[in-house]
Amino acid sequence: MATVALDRLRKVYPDGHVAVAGASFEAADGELLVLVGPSGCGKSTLLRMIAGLEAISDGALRIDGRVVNDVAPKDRDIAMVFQSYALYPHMTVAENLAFGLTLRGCPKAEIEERIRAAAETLELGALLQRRPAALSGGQRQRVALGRALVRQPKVFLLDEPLSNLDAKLRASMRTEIARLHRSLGATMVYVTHDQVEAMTLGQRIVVMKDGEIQQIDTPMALYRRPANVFVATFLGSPAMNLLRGRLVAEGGKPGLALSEGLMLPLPGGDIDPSWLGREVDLGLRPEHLLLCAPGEAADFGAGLDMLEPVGSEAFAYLRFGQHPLVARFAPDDLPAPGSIAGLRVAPGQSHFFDPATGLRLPAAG
Ligand SMILES: Nc1ncnc2c1ncn2[C@@H]1O[C@H](COP(=O)(O)OP(=O)(O)OP(=O)(O)O)[C@@H](O)[C@H]1O
Repeated sequence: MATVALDRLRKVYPDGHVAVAGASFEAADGELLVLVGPSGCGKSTLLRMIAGLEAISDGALRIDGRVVNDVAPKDRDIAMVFQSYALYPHMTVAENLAFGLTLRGCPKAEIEERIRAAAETLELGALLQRRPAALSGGQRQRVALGRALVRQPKVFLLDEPLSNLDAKLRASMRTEIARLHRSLGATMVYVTHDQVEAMTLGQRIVVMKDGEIQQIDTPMALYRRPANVFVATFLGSPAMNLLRGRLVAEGGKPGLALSEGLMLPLPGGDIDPSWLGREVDLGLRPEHLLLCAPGEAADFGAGLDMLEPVGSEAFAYLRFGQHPLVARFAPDDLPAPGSIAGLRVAPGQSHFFDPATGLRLPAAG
């Protein structure tokens, strides 16, 4: 297995479009690193540069310490899995799995052994003599994975491999890929636009936007301490609430002064004293707006427009003055839509961003 290190990797397309504006990170040996971001952010371009399918405009790419900028894709010891499966329709599953190995002159006995092992790992044994047309979407994607597996590459590159599957199959294939990664201990770089896939699969996540890396960290670190408003609102569903206002402490009571003369009370410890008086974007995750029980003293009230029960919990669409808020409540004893819900903000969970830059405010040290 291998490390993949990017040093200020850049891609400028011939029309002058900067698709990747200098990306630096390293996937550790055996790591499953996920690249995530909205459509057009440059994640596929980045992966294709690692694969050798796209020329690198500037910067250095190292696989296992060796600079491979000018090494042909077939000599990089990587295997790529695409969204579109890219199976040969006229070949059986076994032939599809064997094809790349035969091309490389791998001995027949070895090919058979590798196919047997891959078929066992991916539960393809019963399907080996079928053609792709006779397989379900999930089975086709397993064959595509199998084709990468038999290559025994140093690095697996996966480009939206689950996007063509329905939601249920996506979830089960996600588990399968995680299991495969664990059992192989392989280095994998995985591209997706789906933040749930990124959060559940990635050991670390690289968040991209407009060709630039926004933040690299473990899923929970990104969730708990997003570096900017983009990362804060991209990860998490429903998305983090954002409110612009001025931080104040009137009569010793800290809060966010909003338009319309509204005041959103905040837990005292959340506000760094050096921030008082300044305008901020306050970020609150839906689960950090706490519903007060009837009779319990609430910090503020918000009109409940609509409830969306999803079984284990309910999403509440609220309005504080003009400001929409989404909260995540336990499914029982919910207030009725049209009523006022008594709320408070969970201590230690407020996020503060600079409205000018979108960056998280550094606490005064
Ligand atoms: N050959 C090309 N010439 C010019 N611009 C390109 C070319 N290929 C891609 N781009 C642009 O580069 C940017 C990044 O594209 P890329 O395919 O890497 O994005 P992505 O994040 O993978 O998006 P998606 O999730 O939609 O596939 C986009 O703005 C795209 O329009």
